[in-house]
Amino acid sequence: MTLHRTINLDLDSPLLRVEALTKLYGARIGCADVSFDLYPGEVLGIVGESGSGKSTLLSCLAGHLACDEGRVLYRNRDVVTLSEPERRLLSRTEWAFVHQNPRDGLRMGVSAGGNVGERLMAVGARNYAAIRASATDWLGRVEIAAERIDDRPRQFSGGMQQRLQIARNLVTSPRLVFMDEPTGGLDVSVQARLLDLLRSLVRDMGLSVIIVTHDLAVARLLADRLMVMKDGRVIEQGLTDQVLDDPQHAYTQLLVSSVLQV
Ligand SMILES: Nc1ncnc2c1ncn2[C@@H]1O[C@H](COP(=O)(O)OP(=O)(O)OP(=O)(O)O)[C@@H](O)[C@H]1O
Repeated sequence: MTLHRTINLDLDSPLLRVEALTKLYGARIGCADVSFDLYPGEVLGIVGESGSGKSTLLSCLAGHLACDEGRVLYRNRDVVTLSEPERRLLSRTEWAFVHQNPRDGLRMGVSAGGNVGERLMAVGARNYAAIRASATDWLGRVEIAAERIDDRPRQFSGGMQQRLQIARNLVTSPRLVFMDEPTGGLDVSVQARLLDLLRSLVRDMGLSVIIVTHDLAVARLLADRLMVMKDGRVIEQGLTDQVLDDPQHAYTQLLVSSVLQV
């Protein structure tokens, strides 16, 4: 099976098709009957208050959590039925996952350069000089000085750790990036800088992204389309400006107005 970067994408076909996805925790609904298409180069924001099912949905999509019902087709292949080695290969090559907490996405005992280089080695790179050059280049792209390449992530600030996690994830040029509250837990000024960086990387690389956030300002800045979740279900979806400027569902109206009042 070759999942690596040789295939041209059909821009008119969905990269990801999700059909009636359901995940239950016993009797409690994690997410229910979620369906959508994601096209190449699109950024989809999943918003909703705490407990609405955003993380559950993202975990099911990324294969971290087994769903109970439904299908997730990535380039027409059902990823729900992939074997574990196949899913791991996909996660290393075409997919990436940016966690809210950089500690979940970095190896804290490995140098910054090692964190980035390791991903290249995982997809077959063997030339040490080229790997180090690529890691240095990526540190620069996420605004980390080249002289910090041998430092461990724990010597970095929270914002730097998050930028390093982004470099580690993007160095292999994935097609689809899952992001779980990537700016959560950071100071407002650090958040703004990170958002700018993410926005330009997403645009420059033409990435397809599914981003979970409870922050509508983040959604506004990054997402082309939004899905609003409540009690595990999608209650509204559409273009970001449409959903935020003219919300149709009473719950979305409440979400939007509660932000505007702050
Ligand atoms: N491991 C679990 N066991 C049992 N119930 C769970 C588990 N994880 C989530 N849930 C429940 O599933 C529902 C959706 O939770 P989920 O964490 O997906 O929401 P969320 O929108 O991501 O919230 P937050 O923004 O707080 O992370 C909630 O009712 C939650 O209590």
